[in-house]
Amino acid sequence: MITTLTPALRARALNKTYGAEDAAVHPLRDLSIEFPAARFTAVMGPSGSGKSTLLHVLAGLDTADDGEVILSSERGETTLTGLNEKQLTRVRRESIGFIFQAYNLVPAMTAEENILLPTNLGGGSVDRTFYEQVIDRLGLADRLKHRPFELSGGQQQRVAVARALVGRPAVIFADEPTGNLDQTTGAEVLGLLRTAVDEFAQTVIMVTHDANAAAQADRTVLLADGRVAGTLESPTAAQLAAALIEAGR
Ligand SMILES: Nc1ncnc2c1ncn2[C@@H]1O[C@H](COP(=O)(O)OP(=O)(O)OP(=O)(O)O)[C@@H](O)[C@H]1O
Repeated sequence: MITTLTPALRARALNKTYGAEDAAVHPLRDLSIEFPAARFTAVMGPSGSGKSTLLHVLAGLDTADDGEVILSSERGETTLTGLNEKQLTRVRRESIGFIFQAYNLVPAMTAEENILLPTNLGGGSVDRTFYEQVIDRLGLADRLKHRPFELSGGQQQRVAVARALVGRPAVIFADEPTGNLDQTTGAEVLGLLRTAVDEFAQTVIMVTHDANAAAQADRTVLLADGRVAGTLESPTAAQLAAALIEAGR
């Protein structure tokens, strides 16, 4: 059984370097971290501190030079580092949801088809009541037949959020999920991520620059220069803002 004490995801000694010698950049430096199951963790840090790189490596979308990423879910324990592309695709489809800045919607499909795509590909079925709740709270009911090019940036973002949520994957990764949204819709998205954690025991890992958004999470991990600079449990937005300034020094 997966309990909140079990880490949903753990990474050990991740290193990643771009370039060589004087031009070398180290977005991950011997970074080890655990993300508890059924908790909402925010990842913050100065620009260039390695947040997006870490998220991509944890999600199996990018590889580290060395180190290990282990995913634990009801399906068991999987070491992502070491899987081939086909195996990784399967794990991502079954266990991981993505809300990324580039929404990666399929242009030829309607909003509804995009939202249901991961579930359909995985051969699963959607809980209609939950689906309708998500659509309603994201204000997408009258946009379901539209294709991405007929939607605003914010609406495309909401479609990507719905797509990540409806199949109830074990872990949801979100990279600046409120970045393009007005305050009200941003609050709805954060509320849905909380619902995913509180009601459906999903694990959410969210990169954000917004201290108010991070304050909605259970805990915040601070990155600085490719390393974990600290972890704050239930911080306020003011505490986060102060910690960020400190991490940037
Ligand atoms: N494909 C790449 N090639 C070379 N350098 C890269 C590449 N991707 C990222 N980097 C560098 O790695 C470092 C970390 O980048 P990353 O995007 O992970 O930071 P971040 O904390 O998410 O930044 P931001 O808050 O600005 O989005 C940066 O210095 C960046 O320029």
